[in-house]
Amino acid sequence: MVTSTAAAHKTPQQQTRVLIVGNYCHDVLMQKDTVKAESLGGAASFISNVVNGMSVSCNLVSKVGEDFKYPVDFTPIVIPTSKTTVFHAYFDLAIHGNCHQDRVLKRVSACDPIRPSDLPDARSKFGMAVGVGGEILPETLERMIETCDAVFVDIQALIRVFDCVDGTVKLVKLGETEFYSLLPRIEVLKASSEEAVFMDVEEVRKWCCVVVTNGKEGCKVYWKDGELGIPPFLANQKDPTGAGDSFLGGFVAGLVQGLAVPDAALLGNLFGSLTVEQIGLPKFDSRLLQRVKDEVQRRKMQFLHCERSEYELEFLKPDGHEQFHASLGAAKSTPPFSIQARPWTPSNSPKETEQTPIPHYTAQAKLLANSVYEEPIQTVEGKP
Ligand SMILES: Nc1ncnc2c1ncn2[C@@H]1O[C@H](COP(=O)(O)OP(=O)(O)O)[C@@H](O)[C@H]1O
Ligand SMILES: O=P([O-])([O-])O[C@@H]1[C@@H](O)[C@H](O)[C@@H](O)[C@H](O)[C@@H]1O
Repeated sequence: MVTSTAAAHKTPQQQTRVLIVGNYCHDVLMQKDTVKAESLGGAASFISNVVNGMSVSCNLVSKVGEDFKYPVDFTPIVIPTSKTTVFHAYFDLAIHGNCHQDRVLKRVSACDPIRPSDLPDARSKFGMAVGVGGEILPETLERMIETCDAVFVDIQALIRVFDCVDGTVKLVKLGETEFYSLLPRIEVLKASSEEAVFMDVEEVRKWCCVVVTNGKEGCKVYWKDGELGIPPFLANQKDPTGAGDSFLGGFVAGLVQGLAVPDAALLGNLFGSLTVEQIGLPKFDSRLLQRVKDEVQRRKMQFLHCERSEYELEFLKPDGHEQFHASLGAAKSTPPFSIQARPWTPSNSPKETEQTPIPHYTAQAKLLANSVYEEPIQTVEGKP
């Protein structure tokens, strides 16, 4: 926990700031039985993309097979006897309406689980248990709790089960999993509104902070004795994949930099909204990132006079929260921070862009359409 005495004995310099634990995967976005896009996926890739973008130091533990096909910033553990985890996301099979399901996910192959022995011995300030394909074991989460000051968990790492015939992702009640008894020892549990119905929020909020994301509505934070809705940012949605992951990346990046929980959740909402505007793993404009970092810095300066322990989360809405929302919104909407996505072709493949590298471009989706919700079209330059 953030307040643990073991944590207090370490100076921040001795610790990795953020430890991300979850497998990279190959994502295939499908519509009407046609492949619309292929991309690097997995919560770990979306989260490290945001955390790196915000210049927060992190480390990542992930497993893949020898078939893993994307260049990444953090070398994964390669398991020769296993294949990389693959998900197919079917957008036309989704059931809209009350249950807010925007896609049906099928796990087509699964890499090995991440075991406690795969984790670094060194302490980390924030640990993120962000599996997508069942790779986080109860003992792995327990080890993270022992070696990290504060552990953030995406509920999808805990409640997913996979149909034994076709791999369709189904959710089970959190209370029926082996992870349930560990909840009092984690800091934050993040769930989408679709996943939140698989837990008793009123019970879980007694033990840890619960953040429920709700697509274009933003998110809501619940803690022991309070709750707060956090407003969204406008977005032109093309693909919802990774929004929740990027939210969690932005949220943790904000907390690591000393923001209060409501302000950090705004940063989460911002990165969620930026992510849905691109297909697959997003590429953030470096000028936009700089503006966001400047706004975060300015926000931190406003609270320099406040005495707050580095190891305590501040839940109450700080003064100037609405202004911070407006500043981030202005940063997002200022031209030329528009969509960077381009169609994938052999001529802009990794090798040929070596002379003029575009950060993260090599891990971008192979774009076969301009939106996973629409009919395929030929070109995908800029916003529609
Ligand atoms: N259409 C959208 N417009 C604006 N923000 C969005 C949109 N979709 C998602 N977001 C942002 O991303 C966050 C996570 O999205 P959500 O769809 O709830 O998660 P998940 O990807 O896990 O289903 C939301 O809380 C919100 O801040
Ligand atoms: O869209 P989201 O729920 O934030 O997260 C997604 C996972 O649900 C999915 O299993 C994975 O294949 C994607 O790459 C992404 O990580």
